[in-house]
Amino acid sequence: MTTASQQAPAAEVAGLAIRTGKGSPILDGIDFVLAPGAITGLLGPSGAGKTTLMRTLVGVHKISSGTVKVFGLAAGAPALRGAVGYVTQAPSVYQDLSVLENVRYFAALQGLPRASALEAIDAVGLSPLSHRRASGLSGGEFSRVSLACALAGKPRLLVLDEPTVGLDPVLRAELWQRFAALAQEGTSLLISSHVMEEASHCQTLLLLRQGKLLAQLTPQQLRERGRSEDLELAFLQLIRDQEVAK
Ligand SMILES: Nc1ncnc2c1ncn2[C@@H]1O[C@H](COP(=O)(O)OP(=O)(O)OP(=O)(O)O)[C@@H](O)[C@H]1O
Repeated sequence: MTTASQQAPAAEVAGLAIRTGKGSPILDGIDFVLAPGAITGLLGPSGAGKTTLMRTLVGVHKISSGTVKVFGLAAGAPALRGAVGYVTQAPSVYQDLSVLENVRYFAALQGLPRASALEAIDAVGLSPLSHRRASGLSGGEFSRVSLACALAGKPRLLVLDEPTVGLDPVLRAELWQRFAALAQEGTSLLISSHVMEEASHCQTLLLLRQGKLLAQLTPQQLRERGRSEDLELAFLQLIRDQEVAK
């Protein structure tokens, strides 16, 4: 049986603005709803406000105005602690600990059993390396340890800041398969990237530019509105069209 909270949107953002006092706001008038159990891509050029928006959703960034709700509760509410996983751009992994020790440590912080660490390591395909020291891992393996740490608590919303940056095409494809499997199991994922090509792996896209949400749409809708099969060209066309419409 599903409860009302399980059916609630993964996130609801209304009228969100973040101002620092100087210059234009970092985020301005952002409104969107994240469907549960879907992969949402957060795309936009460097400095668009992607990290700030993600930090707001996980409740670690103060907002100037508007509301940010996650599973019906104010972002950062104590009751959401186990429900939201966040992987930052810089992997938070201890170099001198093994893969297993790292993930067990994060699991223990949340009061989770050893089995949850093993499951999370398995989910990112690192079981054969579980006793390897993190300092001896490749870049891609290292980022997957960070992902496993976030997965150990089986979060209902997983917020990933540029998880595929610096990875080779094979590893990138492998990670997107893992994200799809998580969404299939009901996890909601918000994944940022500035590589438009990755947008094709997402069900919905949030297109951010200069702190404003240009559009929330599917990859196919972006191709249609941007009049190109190439998502990068389509995004550029969308920007041009909006500049002309101003
Ligand atoms: N605490 C802060 N004070 C002032 N400006 C800030 C602060 N934090 C971020 N900014 C600015 O807000 C803008 C958005 O930053 P943010 O890191 O959210 O962008 P991003 O889209 O994640 O960029 P990238 O893809 O390069 O990581 C940038 O211009 C940044 O310099």
